[in-house]
Amino acid sequence: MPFAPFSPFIAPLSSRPLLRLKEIRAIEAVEVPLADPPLMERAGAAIARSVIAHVPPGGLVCILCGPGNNGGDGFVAARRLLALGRRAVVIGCFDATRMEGEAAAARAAFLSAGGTVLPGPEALDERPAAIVDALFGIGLARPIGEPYASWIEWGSRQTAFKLAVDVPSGLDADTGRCTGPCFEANATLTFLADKPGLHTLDGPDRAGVVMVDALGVDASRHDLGRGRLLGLDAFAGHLRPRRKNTHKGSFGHVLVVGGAPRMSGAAFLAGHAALATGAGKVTLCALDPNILSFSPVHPELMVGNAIPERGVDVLVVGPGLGASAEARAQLARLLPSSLPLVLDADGLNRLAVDAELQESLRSRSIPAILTPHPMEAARLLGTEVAAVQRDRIAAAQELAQRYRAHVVLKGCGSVVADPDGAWAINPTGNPGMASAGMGDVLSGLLGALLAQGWPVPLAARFGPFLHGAAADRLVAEGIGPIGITASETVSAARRLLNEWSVRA
Ligand SMILES: NC(=O)C1=CN([C@@H]2O[C@H](COP(=O)(O)OP(=O)(O)OC[C@H]3O[C@@H](n4cnc5c(N)ncnc54)[C@H](O)[C@@H]3O)[C@@H](O)[C@H]2O)[C@@H](O)CC1
Ligand SMILES: [K+]
Repeated sequence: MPFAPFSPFIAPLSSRPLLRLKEIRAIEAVEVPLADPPLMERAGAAIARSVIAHVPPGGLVCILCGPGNNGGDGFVAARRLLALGRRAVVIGCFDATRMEGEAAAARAAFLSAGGTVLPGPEALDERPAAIVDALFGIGLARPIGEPYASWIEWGSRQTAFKLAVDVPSGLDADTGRCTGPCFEANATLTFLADKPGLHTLDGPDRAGVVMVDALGVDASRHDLGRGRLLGLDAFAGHLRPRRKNTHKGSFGHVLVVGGAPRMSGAAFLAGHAALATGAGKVTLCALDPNILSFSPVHPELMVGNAIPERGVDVLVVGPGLGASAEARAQLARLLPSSLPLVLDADGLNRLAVDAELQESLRSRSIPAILTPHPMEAARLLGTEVAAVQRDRIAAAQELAQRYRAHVVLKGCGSVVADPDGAWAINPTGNPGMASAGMGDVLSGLLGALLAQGWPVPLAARFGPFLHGAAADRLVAEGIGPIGITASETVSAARRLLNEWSVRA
């Protein structure tokens, strides 16, 4: 059994733009004709540098080259590696007469430099130390067939350093979807700017560590679109140490509404998460008439069956709310309120089937935060889960516009979308979060941020960022990903929040 040391925990520090295909293509259209040296030359040099940094001299580098410019990048890298005294071969069996422009020139230059192109992995007579996947990048136009499919499968299986060029072949750079065979890399070196598909859905499993090389292009001179990959720097302005001269009223009063019979745990989890991440006071209004009047585990939570007449600052509605007429009545009463609102779970399911509630959500003076998982998102959009997952960013944006709300579409690479069209992907979190109660914790945490005065769009981003980072911290400590519980993420989130707030 290989020894897997626990890695130290470092949350992603810097946020950066995420560009979809149309924005990348627009940059290429302007920059490719201007660039000297050409961008493909720069890309090849960057790949060669990355390989050299990861592979000891003497190891064979096997570069899988496709028929387009992604393959061209691979040929340049192969030529440069040879020039640097490294051992590199290309695998590529396409008809060279059909290669065009720069890619064809890159292939010719590699051959002139004495390079070898093999027709398939079976022609190798030793195990490569590195595989570079330069088959398809952002020009992938259809599911991948033979021989490339077999090469991808073979390359992904190797115990070598596996580097994907721009995008793992087979992965959709916009959506993170694999429609067929897809390379599984340890690292992806992506060019010009980062791409959303590397960070959501299948992207994180396929891309490994993502490194961005701008190829010397100042992308900020172009339209960068409205997407960001979240990093801690995005929140620095709000992560401050607390002033000494404060009282519990300074940090807001969160009301959690939910906890129908047999579902009170969800409301307790949300309430505890809100308290532990800084809300001044938390009251649970449970629909279960037999709920205990206090929680023996968390006696600081105020528990009852009534909504307080006054003094509440933030509403968290939905954890364990159920589908009863009373649940509907609570929603009808609370949605029009002018308080910041987080709506989750049964609150969303009820909303999905009730046009009147939808209208009152849309008309709110402060847009709510909705936190659907893909199934809830599908209900809200009147579609199938598969349609949501086909393009998570588009689905989150459509929800945000349709419901005039900030949307956190949960899942691998949670997508946050605002009603004005801005969006972000959260890079934190791990499969340990695929367990019961995590959604309730996120709702409570969002409630706490709102109660402490975070602006709604920023809270919608920091909530999933903090929650995912808490789970990542647990994994780094050797707790998880298997078996992380929602309650454990609450304590880890509290520790991180305090660390980050002191340092800021
Ligand atoms: N335009 C440029 O000058 C630059 C391009 N760059 C690289 O070029 C890539 C984009 O190049 P391209 O637009 O040529 O696209 P790709 O090289 O990603 O793929 C396009 C080629 O693959 C074929 N193809 C697409 N899907 C296929 C499939 N499923 N099965 C078989 N063949 C398929 C197309 O017919 C075309 O020949 C980027 O990902 C990046 O790696 C970088 O070098 C930066 C500069
Ligand atoms: K690739």
